[in-house]
Amino acid sequence: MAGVKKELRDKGAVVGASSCVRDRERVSSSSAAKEGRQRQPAKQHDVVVKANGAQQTAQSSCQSLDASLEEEVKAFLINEDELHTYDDLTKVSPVTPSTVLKCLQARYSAKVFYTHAGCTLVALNPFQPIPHLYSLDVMKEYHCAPQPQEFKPHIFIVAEEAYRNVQGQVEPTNQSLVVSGESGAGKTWTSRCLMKYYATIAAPSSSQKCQDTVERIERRVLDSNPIMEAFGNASTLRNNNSSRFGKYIQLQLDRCVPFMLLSENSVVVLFEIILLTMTRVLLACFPTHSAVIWYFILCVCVCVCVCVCVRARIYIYNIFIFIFFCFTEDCFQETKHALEHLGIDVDVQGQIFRLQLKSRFLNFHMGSCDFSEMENVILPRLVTLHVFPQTGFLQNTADLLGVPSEELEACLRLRSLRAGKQSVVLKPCSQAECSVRRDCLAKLIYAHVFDWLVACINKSMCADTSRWCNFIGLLDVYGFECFTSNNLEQLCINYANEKLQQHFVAHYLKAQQEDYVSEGLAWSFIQYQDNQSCLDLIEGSPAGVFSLLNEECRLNRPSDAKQFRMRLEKELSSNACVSWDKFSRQPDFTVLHYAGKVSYQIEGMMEKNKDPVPPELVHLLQQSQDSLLQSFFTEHSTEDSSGRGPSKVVTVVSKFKNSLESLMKILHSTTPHYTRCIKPNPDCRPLTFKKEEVRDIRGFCF
Ligand SMILES: Nc1ncnc2c1ncn2[C@@H]1O[C@H](COP(=O)(O)OP(=O)(O)OP(=O)(O)O)[C@@H](O)[C@H]1O
Repeated sequence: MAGVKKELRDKGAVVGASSCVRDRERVSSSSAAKEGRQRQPAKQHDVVVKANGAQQTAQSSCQSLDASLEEEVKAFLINEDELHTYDDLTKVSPVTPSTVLKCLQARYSAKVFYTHAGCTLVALNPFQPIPHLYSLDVMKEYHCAPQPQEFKPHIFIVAEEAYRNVQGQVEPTNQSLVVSGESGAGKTWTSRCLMKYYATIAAPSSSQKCQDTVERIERRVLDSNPIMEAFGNASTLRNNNSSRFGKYIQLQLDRCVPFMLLSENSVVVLFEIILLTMTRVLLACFPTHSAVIWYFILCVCVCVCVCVCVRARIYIYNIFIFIFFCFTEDCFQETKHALEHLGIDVDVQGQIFRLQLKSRFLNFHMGSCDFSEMENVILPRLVTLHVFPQTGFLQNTADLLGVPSEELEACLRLRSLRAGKQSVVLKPCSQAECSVRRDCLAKLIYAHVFDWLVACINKSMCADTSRWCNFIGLLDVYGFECFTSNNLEQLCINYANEKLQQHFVAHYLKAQQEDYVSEGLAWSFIQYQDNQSCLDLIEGSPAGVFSLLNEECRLNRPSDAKQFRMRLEKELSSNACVSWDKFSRQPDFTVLHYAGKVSYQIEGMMEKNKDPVPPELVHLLQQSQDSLLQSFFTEHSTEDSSGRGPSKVVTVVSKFKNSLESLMKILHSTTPHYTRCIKPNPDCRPLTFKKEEVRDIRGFCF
């Protein structure tokens, strides 16, 4: 910030500061015009920023600026050789998409990957190792510098600033490092880099003993990464190691050793799992879209011959996967070592891998069979789509789960209904219901293993709360998503990004206001547009997409997408952030997010939101011969306390909203630092900058 302030002063603070705000308006208005968006009526806010004397009416300012804009852009871009020297995008003049893009491109070509953008750090992904940029010496340089912000932009400046804020006990003392960006932009990499920095600078001196301590600490902090990535990541079309969960990791400070980060007993990694996109992790039909751990396990199963029988099955089903992924043996070993370091003993490790393997098998089996409704047959029949004989599916799955095959079959095909106080009636499920149950079984197991792992990691590292006083939190969260077809997962992810955007804008304007006050500049209030309307549209109650979805799920009737769309249209028509395409073949609705429009398919949304766990499945797993699997479900209640039936459905959006609210509460109580990672090309090619790709990034401003 100080660097920016200095720059403003050098430029002539009043003009520089106000033009910065004007230019931001210009960028957003021009991009809005490009997209043909209808802008929301601006909301009045108390936060600020405009220097006295530079105040003009918005209209006349816009007109005169637009007239000269093209000339200014041309004049700026003429000095091509200088473009890479812009360390801060707010210094670019004028700030337009083309000038900003050109600067980023010039810097990328010059192998400069970090650039400030006011209080945000922009990180361009080089897609190739740049070891000298992250060496121990560089870390020490930034750590020891009296004014690290005067150095070249770097992720270590962000890390160091947060560290010094804690040392200086600047309120709010706790810090949050928010790392955002689209899939493959480098969020996880950046988070790892930040962790490594803290683990390294925790070294109190260079003595061998201290070095050992640091290495141990570093191991403990960093070991959580391969485990979480192995179990929670999946290979997707955009990133072959994509996180399917958001996490907030707290690195805590020891109360007894003031300002000593990561002293040996104080490292706590708390994972706030925001959303594990189960559907992506589990149910993708193409093998490379499945959780990374499967590959490790499969390779090891085949290579190390865990069990002849199991190996044979894997070999038959996954020969191509094996050939393709056998090189991941190293990754498996890394995960295994990480589990050991976290104190998870070999027996439990075996249980985890077996359980994962079972769940994976279930997936393969389940992906290979379906249910068909036959004439004159009351129950939907199991049919095999690919390789597995019908009986093989059932028996194999039952063996893997350690449950009787007849009971498994009954659970998948029959629903038990209470008739009166005592008696239970078995009702055949429809074909669709059978499929939902099948998927649910695999998801249920996977979700429990994942939660259990997070609990294990936290337990292994968690310090006594009386020992720590402050923390630096690290938020690695998925960026804005817009695919050809979007559903509940994208709605949740984009909702989270809207929340973070609101937090960012409020923080940014507050920081500007504080700058003006500290520099004795006069300012007056301006109106600015925020994204509250969009948030109201999604989270509003009773008229909001989430509330209406929940209401629909509570009605417990077969969902009808067309009907639900009509309901949405009726209830939400007054909100300008939603629009309806009357001609679309599938019922959908379009949300005008801060980062652009996204159309969401309604078909399947209600089912995804219910994410029902049939009580029969839980009962079944409670009887499993596998002790770990069984232990996950012993505490599981399937009925409410009154015994009147299934417990209240906690929907996916309710869980997600609650989780996000807890996260926002933490963020609001901390000093935030933003890093925006950018993927410079869609193919993950080293040192390749595609202007079109970067220009189209949704939510670029955050
Ligand atoms: N600064 C960097 N230097 C070298 N390689 C990088 C850097 N940042 C990212 N990468 C590489 O880019 C790829 C994608 O990065 P990463 O997995 O961190 O993306 P992500 O944003 O976390 O994606 P997702 O949201 O899908 O999990 C990885 O192979 C990583 O090694």
